[in-house]
Amino acid sequence: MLIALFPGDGIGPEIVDQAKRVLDALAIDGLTYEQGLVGGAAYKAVGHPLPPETLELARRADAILFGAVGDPDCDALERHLRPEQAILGLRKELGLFSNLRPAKVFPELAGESALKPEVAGAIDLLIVRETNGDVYFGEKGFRTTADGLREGYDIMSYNEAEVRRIAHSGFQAAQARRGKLCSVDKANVLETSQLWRDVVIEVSADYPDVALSHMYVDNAAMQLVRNPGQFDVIVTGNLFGDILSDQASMCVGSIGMLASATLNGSGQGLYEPIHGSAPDIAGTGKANPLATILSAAMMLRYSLDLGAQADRIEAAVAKALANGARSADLGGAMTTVEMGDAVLAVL
Ligand SMILES: NC(=O)C1=CN([C@@H]2O[C@H](COP(=O)(O)OP(=O)(O)OC[C@H]3O[C@@H](n4cnc5c(N)ncnc54)[C@H](O)[C@@H]3O)[C@@H](O)[C@H]2O)C=CC1
Ligand SMILES: CC(C)CC(=O)C(=O)O
Ligand SMILES: [Mg+2]
Repeated sequence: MLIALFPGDGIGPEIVDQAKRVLDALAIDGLTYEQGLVGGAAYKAVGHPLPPETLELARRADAILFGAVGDPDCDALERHLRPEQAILGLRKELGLFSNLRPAKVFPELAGESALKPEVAGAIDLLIVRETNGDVYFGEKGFRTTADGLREGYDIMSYNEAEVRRIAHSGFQAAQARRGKLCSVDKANVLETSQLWRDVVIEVSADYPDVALSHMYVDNAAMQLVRNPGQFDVIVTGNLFGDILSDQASMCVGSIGMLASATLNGSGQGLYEPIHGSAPDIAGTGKANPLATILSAAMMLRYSLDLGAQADRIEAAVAKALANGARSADLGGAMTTVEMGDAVLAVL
């Protein structure tokens, strides 16, 4: 089984190194690794954020472990050359449309949440975010209005097939959890969202055992802080899911804690923390590697059918936290490598 390692930019290499140490410690038979260039690192080395060799490796791999992309040096490049195109391109080219972002409080971290501990303690939710469509992939550009003003535009759209397949992901995830699905949209204003809602309702006929509700995204942002314990599975589009998952991360303690899996239905998947390349702390040893280590656990479970090994990693992370392992984002002083050491010590 081949794992493609794409560390990327900023803290990406630092956190992927720690996840790789944990995977190595499991000594799983038959796992092989190949590393590829993505993001600003790839642009600087070969002139493109997602070079053909990287894409070819991604297609060949059983799973991809991804760090993060994004480099302030590249922010003025033309859009198609920016580091972020690497993750957007991988999701699109491999048809990775179903991005699962679980958010659950580790009891020891309830005090690190931006919410009251008793509110945070109730969080156990999964955001199912569509990642092949929406405004991120629509026609975009700059133009000049009739009265000479510069105007930027990005077209938001979803077709019914795109909504149907992510709706199925949401319902199936809910069936495997507590049987509740909340579809988040902005159907009071957007036609894209009206279609989304109509199609989700159609698909619900196949899942009579799942309790479906709908919520506008502005209310969802508020409810996520007011009473996050009400949510089981949230299914939503690319943009809303991106925003709500960063918000959910602070509800459970830190953006450095949230892992993700992005699946295409073939068994192949891309696994990455939900955060970015954190250029503000890159190279300082302050990055929390736990989201990436937990993403490696999701990889073992979803793409490699190694659930018991995934359980081992998750239990070790919980134990390390119970033993007091804390990086700066969790109110402590441990470095990225020391956090990795703490997990390895109890694996
Ligand atoms: N999937 C990806 O590769 C993503 C890439 N990005 C890119 O990352 C770059 C930075 O974006 P930002 O908006 O600053 O988001 P970010 O998620 O990189 O950082 C936001 C804040 O959270 C902190 N943070 C993030 N991960 C952390 C970790 N593991 N441990 C401790 N603190 C952590 C950062 O230090 C920063 O203060 C941009 O170029 C952006 O486009 C952003 C999100 C996802
Ligand atoms: C380049 C962005 C779309 C990445 C991001 O913010 C995310 O996937 O969460
Ligand atoms: Mg994001």
